Parts: sequence; structure tokens; C-alpha cells
Amino acid sequence: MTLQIRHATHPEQVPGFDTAALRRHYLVDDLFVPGAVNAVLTHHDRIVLAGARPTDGPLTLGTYPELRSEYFLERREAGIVNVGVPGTVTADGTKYELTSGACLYVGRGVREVVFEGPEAAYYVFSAPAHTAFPTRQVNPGEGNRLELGDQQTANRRTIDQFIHADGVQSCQIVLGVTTLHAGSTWNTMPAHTHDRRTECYLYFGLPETERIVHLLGEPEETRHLLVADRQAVISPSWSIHSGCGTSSYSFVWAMAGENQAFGDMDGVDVRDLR
Ligand SMILES: O=C(O)C(=O)C[C@H](O)C(=O)CO
Ligand SMILES: [Zn+2]
Repeated sequence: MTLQIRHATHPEQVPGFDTAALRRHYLVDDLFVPGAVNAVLTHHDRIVLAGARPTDGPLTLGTYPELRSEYFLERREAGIVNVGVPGTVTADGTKYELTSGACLYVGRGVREVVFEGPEAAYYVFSAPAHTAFPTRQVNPGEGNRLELGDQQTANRRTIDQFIHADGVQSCQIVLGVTTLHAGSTWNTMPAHTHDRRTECYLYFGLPETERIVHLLGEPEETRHLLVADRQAVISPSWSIHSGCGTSSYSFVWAMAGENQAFGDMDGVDVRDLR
């Protein structure tokens, strides 16, 4: 089990990045490997993204030498979303049944997290935590639900907020799942930044033959990534995070940083994007 390290980047670097460099810095395309837990640490807000595919038996969320911790959640918290078929996650001996799209918040101090389910695929978003909040499960439809967008502009979507200021409590993490309605393809347009947090999107439910065109960078200097199913994008605080798919899809959005206000967004007029 290795932890891939991604260093923080400055927005002035983005114009000089070619496609390969953009993908190396911001795209995480190898989280979900059968029989393994794969993890990436970004120095943007010290977020760890991991994927667990327990195809051949239970898998444990272990720690990494780079974290200098006795166990993974010694000083961290995590939001876990099952993006595969139903399975179970056991946190310090308590077993949680997670359907597809269900979320489990696991607080600081939980020593052992075990993933099970041969067809399940667990996405883990973890950030440093200063105190311990209780472990809690939220099923699809049980969070705070927002219906946004319009079919006319191809961005009709349902947002389920799971871990947030008025829902499951956490130190830093704000997390939910957005699902595009059939025929809708645009997420998060008009786009926004939030200088106080890093945000990561993990796209799922996208057919294998389809792709998302994900926009990143400062609003006046954008670039794009072509993203496949079960791939994640790291958006530093200065970067927009918005995308259009060649079909509809879902994504886990998750943030960590200075505050937990979902509405803390600096919107960008579509006409100002470059
Ligand atoms: O579809 C959307 O719009 C989103 O899901 C937006 C994300 O939740 C987000 O970027 C929150 O900051
Ligand atoms: Zn955002």
C-alpha cells in the first residue's frame, strides 16, 4: 500500500502545463484497482483521496509512513462513499451496510476501517481533524436535498448534502453527491471558486465509453481534462471546478479548508471565463 504524493501548485504554473502535466498534477485516475486500497495525498489542504476495491476479500484502511501516525485516522477524519454495488464498511467493530451512493462519516480516533463486498467500490476523502465526531451513516435521499438547474440548459441535477454544517458533523469535511438527470450534462455552471477550501470531484456512474470535459484553473485562464468513470480531479482553492459530460453521470464533491459554508462560493459570470 503506497501513498502517492502530489505537491501543491501555484496558479501561475498552469499556463505552462501541457496535457500530461495537467493530468499528473490534478487528475487522479488510478484509485480503483481490484484487490487494493490506493491513495493520493495532495498538499492542497493535506487531503488524502483513496479508493478501495475488496474484490478478493476484506481490505483494511492502513496508515502510511508519510503520515507518521499509528493508524490512518489517528489525526484525521474521513467521508466514505460507495460508488459500486452494495457492501459493508466496519469501523472499530461496527458494521455499516452501504448501498450505492451511501455515505459513511468516520471520525478521528477510529483505529480500524475494513471494506467488504466483491463488487463494492469505496471512495475515501480524508482531511486532518482536530477533534473526534461520531461515526454516522447517511443514505441517498437522507441528506439535505437541493434540486438545481434546468433541462433547457442541460444542467438539471439533484444535490445530496451529506456531511455539512446542518447535517453530519465534521471538523473540516463538507461532502455530498450530485446526480445529473437524464439528458443533462453540465455541472456547476456558472462556475465558482472558493478561496478558503480545496475541492475534489470523483466522477462515477459514467458509461465506460463516455467522458467528462472538466474545466480547471483560474477563471480567466482555464484548461480542461478529459475524465473517465471513477476518476477524481483536485481543484486548488483558486481553481474553478465545472464539467460537461458526453452523457449524464454522478459525482462526489468534497472539500476541506477554512470553513464549512456550502454557499461560500465566488461565482464567475459565464462571459468572464477564458
Ligand atoms: O452540481 C453542482 O453545482 C455541485 O455539486 C457543486 C459542488 O457541490 C460544489 O462545487 C460545492 O462547492
Ligand atoms: Zn465548489
